Amino acid sequence: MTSVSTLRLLVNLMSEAVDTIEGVYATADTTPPSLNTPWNPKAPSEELGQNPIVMEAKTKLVAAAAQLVATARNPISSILSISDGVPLLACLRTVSELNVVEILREAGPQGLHVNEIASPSKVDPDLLARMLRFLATNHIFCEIAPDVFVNNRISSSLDKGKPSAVLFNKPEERLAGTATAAALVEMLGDEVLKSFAVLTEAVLDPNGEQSPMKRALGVNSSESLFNWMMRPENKNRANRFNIAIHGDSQREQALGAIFKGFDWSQLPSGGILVDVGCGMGSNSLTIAKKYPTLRIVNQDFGPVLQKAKIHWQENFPEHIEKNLVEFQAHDFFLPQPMKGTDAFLLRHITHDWSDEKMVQILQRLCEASKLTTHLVLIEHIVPSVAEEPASIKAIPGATRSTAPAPLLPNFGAASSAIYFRDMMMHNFGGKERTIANFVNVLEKAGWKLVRIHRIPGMEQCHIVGVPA
Ligand SMILES: C[S@@+](CC[C@H](N)C(=O)[O-])C[C@H]1O[C@@H](n2cnc3c(N)ncnc32)[C@H](O)[C@@H]1O
Repeated sequence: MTSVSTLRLLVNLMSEAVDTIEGVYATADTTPPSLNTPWNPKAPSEELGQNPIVMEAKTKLVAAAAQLVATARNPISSILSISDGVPLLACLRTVSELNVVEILREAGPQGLHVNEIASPSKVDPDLLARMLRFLATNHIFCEIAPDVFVNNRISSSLDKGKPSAVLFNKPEERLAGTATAAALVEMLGDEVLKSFAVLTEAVLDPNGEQSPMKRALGVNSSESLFNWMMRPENKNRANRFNIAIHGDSQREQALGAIFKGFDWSQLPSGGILVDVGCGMGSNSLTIAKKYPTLRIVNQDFGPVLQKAKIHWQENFPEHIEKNLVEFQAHDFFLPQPMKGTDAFLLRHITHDWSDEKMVQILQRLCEASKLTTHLVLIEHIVPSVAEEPASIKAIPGATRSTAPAPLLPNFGAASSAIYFRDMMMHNFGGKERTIANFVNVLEKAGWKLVRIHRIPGMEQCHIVGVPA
């Protein structure tokens, strides 16, 4: 196959995907969202973006467009363009900390000159304009006249939803209560970016500290990053981390993702669900609201539980009043105090840890289980590009669709986020796992992986185990 015919095949795939998207929108008598207008997740055109047919077509479109660029571009340009990601992320964190998105929201569609955007923070307007221009060139913000910027669909997704004056007056509370990606972007542009800068040094020094994040932030090898984050001097980092994680789970909750996998109704009425490493406890809260006879035990470190309690008091006080929820300080490496519970939920816990540590965590749960206990892990699964062996394919829910040629079987750039996450978790000392990894680690900890639920439109899965 010549590269010209590959280009044509890719364009054809894109054309088919656009036909599909336009067809769905035409049937609903609306048009796909514009890049140039602020993001409104509740607008019908955005809601239609969650339609499975549209999502599948968008995946093909993104995969084909990225492969088209990689095929057409000079290889040196392709290699060098990768480094754009580093300053882009640093610029994005900076503009988020300077509350630029909120200032521009208040300015409206006529936009604002950079001198006025820089005025509340008194930063150098010339440098800010250069950063915004770099972002605008990458479709984040628009420059509608020289040095005059407005929000677009992508930049406005970072809106913290508060008046800019409030954000500047109480900088320490800027991120509190925000559900957009701002906390996540600020964390990515800080701890995560710094960690990637020393990834190579960590790999090339097998006898030294293996976690790039511990190296970058000067964390002692013997201390876990979670414990380090709980030190008083890291209070702001810890707050930001919790808000970022919470925002991530709120976006999932908006899609009802927790109910699209494991069937929580199979837990007995009055049964006990333990949310291990619960964070704000938002996952168990969502489940308890739908199944209010369930007794919930939220486990985490004490300071995190204080925030979880507030979250429950604000969002589901009835369950607290009925004594149906408990907040239990517990280190999940120690013997599990909740014996014979009906289900253990661990969302985004095991990916923080190495295989060895994950075995220890799951062993503690297995020791405390009864025969009917369900283990539900909510994690991303790293797709293997090669065909899975028959033993893996035999697990209900294990198989997934692969992309049509000439696309990469795993949909290439459209699935890149999961491989980014895997690298990010490596920085942290953890990993995202393939199905074979999950089977292996569960087995070592005394569990059998019995089912995988793939959540439509989401990268993450519910991985269900029972005592082996
Ligand atoms: C990535 S967050 C996930 C939070 C929550 N499950 C969610 O989905 O939003 C990981 C959580 O594990 C908790 N954690 C870390 N180490 C722990 C330990 N040894 N024992 C109990 N909780 C721990 C952290 O405090 C944090 O809340």
